[in-house]
Formats: sequence, structure tokens, C-alpha cells
Amino acid sequence: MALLQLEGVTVRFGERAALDRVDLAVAEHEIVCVLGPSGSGKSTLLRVVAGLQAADEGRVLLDGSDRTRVPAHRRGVGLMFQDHQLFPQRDVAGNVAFGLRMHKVAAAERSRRTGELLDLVGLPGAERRSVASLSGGEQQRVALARALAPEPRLLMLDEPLGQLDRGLRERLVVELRGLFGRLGTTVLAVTHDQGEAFALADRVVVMRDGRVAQAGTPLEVWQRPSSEFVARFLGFDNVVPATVTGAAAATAWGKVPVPDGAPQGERTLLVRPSGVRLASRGEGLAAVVESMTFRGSRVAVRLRPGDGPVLEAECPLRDAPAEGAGVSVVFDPEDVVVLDGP
Ligand SMILES: Nc1ncnc2c1ncn2[C@@H]1O[C@H](COP(=O)(O)OP(=O)(O)OP(=O)(O)O)[C@@H](O)[C@H]1O
Repeated sequence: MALLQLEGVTVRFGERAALDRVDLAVAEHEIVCVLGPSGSGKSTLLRVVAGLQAADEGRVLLDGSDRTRVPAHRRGVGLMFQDHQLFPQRDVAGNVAFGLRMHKVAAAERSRRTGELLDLVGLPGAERRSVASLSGGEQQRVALARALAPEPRLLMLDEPLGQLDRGLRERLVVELRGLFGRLGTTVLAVTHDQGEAFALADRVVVMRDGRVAQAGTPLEVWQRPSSEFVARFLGFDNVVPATVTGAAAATAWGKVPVPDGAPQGERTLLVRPSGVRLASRGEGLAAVVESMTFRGSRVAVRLRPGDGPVLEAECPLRDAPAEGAGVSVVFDPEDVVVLDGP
């Protein structure tokens, strides 16, 4: 049975549905990340599960029992907000133990648990430090320890690493995944950052205008975006209308080979940059190298073809072409995805 289940949940603000008949299940011990553009309903989803926002329609079930009308403080879910909202006048221990105090846990047990949690989040012995003296990343860890202290069955995180710089986020996200794995915490997290979501989650849910556009493992979503919207949201730009006939598609870039068994007819085609191969002049679609972005040992190449829209290609650093050079492009069907629908 799912630990958390949303059935047809709708939340309206005036005419507009911030959530529109959302169905979602989160299994025990699962880490689910909700992604989507600004305004797609991510925070509203968390607030409805936490009981901070009433649902106009539908049900929220925890452990199979309907909690739609149960107030926030009795739902047994933990929530960590974007701006981590630590109490500035309390020290680190005072912040971490806050929820335990609310639950009337005795002082000795509180301090034992606080020490244990600070070890867990990588801040051993920080009990007496003032929160103002902590770096952004340390404050984030304290906020996390505070959210974990009452041992919620379900922990909800709203942009958990939102304020931190990229390097720290990348490190913390790996630590968090390990931590949740060890504790067996079930997590529903919201983030803008795809990299973060894909690194943290067992499953990602992409939202669009209050609805679930796609849900799946990071690999599934990355390999097979369900729509042009999801493909573009993931940062793919090579998306064009196509007519698929047999093993090839007619596009603005000419004929593009498609994988075996691809759906036929009027479709939308995604070509991953890794499937745009630069060949010796004369073999395929003629294009000019417009610009390049260096990403470690690989180069993202922006191409201006003679026909059709700009193409993003990717190649190893050693094969990087010269800017302004004329090249030929051939497409690798392995990296072509025929999206469902036109
Ligand atoms: N209290 C409110 N009153 C009126 N409209 C609201 C309220 N809360 C949210 N909305 C609207 O509902 C929609 C979804 O908002 P929500 O905050 O859930 O989006 P989000 O995906 O979390 O966005 P962001 O990534 O910018 O935080 C938006 O159009 C927003 O303007």
C-alpha cells in the first residue's frame, strides 16, 4: 500500500486550478521529487499534503486512511520550507529539538536525539552554536535535522537546497539521498532544479499547469519524455514536427532515421544532442558551427543548418570543430525519440 496517496485532488484559487485532479502515490521509503516550471502547482501540492491548504475536491490518504480533513499538526508529516526558517534566538540544539519539545519528549532524550541528528547531518558537536554564525549550507543541515527530529513517516521538502551554490548543492544532494536511504525516510520533495531532482529521486513527477505531465524513474523520464513540454522542460531543444513513415521521419532537417517500432504518422521528434553526429563534409545535412559551450570533456555545439531550425549537437572535446566551420550532420536513430502525439 502507498504511504501517501492523492486521489483527484483539486485546489482552486478563484477561477484558476492550482491543482487539477491530481493523482499521485508515494510508496513507503520512496523518494519522489516534483519538478515543474514556476506556478505549475508544486508548492500547493506539498501544502495540501501537509494540511496547510484545503483541497476543493479529492482525497489525501496516509497509510490508506483519509486525512483530507485532519489538521496539519496531526498529520504526522514533516515539512521543511524553502527559506529554512530557523529560530534566530535559539542555538542549534534549540532549533533541532523544537519539534521534540512540542511532542513533550523528556530533556535527556531530547539532547541524546539532537546529538544523534547533528552527527547524521554532518554537524557533530554544533549544539551550542548560534544559528547566525552558521553558513548557508550548515543552516540547511540544521533545518533538515529539525525536520527529521520528530521522525515523520513522510518528510516533505520545499526547494531543500534552493539557496545554496551549485557545488554545495551537488554534494549535499548525494549526502541527502544516502541519509534518507539509511533512515528509511519517505520523501516528497519539490525543486526547480532538474539536476537536483534527478540525483535525489527514485521517481520524478513533472507538473504542468496543476497537472501531472509525466511520472517515472529519472531514467525513464530522461530517456522517454512523454511530450514536447517535458522534453523542452528537461532542456532539449532539438524538437520538431515530423511525419514518420517506416524507419524514417520527414522533418525540417530532411530525413531523420527513427528507432525500430517507432509510432507512425504525424508526430513530434526529439533528437538528443548526442545523436547529432558531425560527419565529414558532403554526407548529410549541411550546417555551420555557430557557437560552442565547453562542458568538461565534452562540447555542446550549436549548429545553423542550411534548412530547418538550429540544432544542438554534442561531441568529445578532441573532435570539437572550429567556430564558423562548415560541417555535415548525420542523425543516430538511437538518440531519436518519437514523442507521443503530434
Ligand atoms: N494563496 C494563493 N492565492 C492565490 N493564488 C495562489 C495562491 N497560492 C498559489 N496560487 C497560484 O497557484 C498557482 C500554483 O502556485 P504554486 O505556488 O503551487 O506553484 P509552484 O509550482 O510551487 O511555483 P514556484 O516554483 O514559483 O514556487 C500559481 O498560479 C499561483 O499564483
